[in-house]
Amino acid sequence: MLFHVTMTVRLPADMPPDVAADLKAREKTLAADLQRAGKWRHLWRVAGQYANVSVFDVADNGELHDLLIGLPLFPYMDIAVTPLCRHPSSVRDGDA
Ligand SMILES: O=C(O)CC1=CCC(=O)O1
Repeated sequence: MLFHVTMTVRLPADMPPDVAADLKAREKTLAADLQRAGKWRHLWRVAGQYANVSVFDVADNGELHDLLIGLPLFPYMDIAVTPLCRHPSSVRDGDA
């Protein structure tokens, strides 16, 4: 199943820089692993915002939930999830 996910990062202004840097580094490593595994299909920066638009390819809602709550930045993100399905006019094969 494909899900469109918007993540807006809101780090507390008083978070120590080393703590923020560690969170971001761990987020980057996990995001890379999930992209290589084919679970995190797209990862785009929203221009002008500390936010991303992503597409996840996971088995079901539960897998997406587990994946999202496992992200190091999860406690500091507003997340909006939109389930996707194939558009009847899409010329692409499958769910690519
Ligand atoms: O910077 C972000 O949008 C949050 C994030 C997701 C994956 C990553 O490396 O950072």
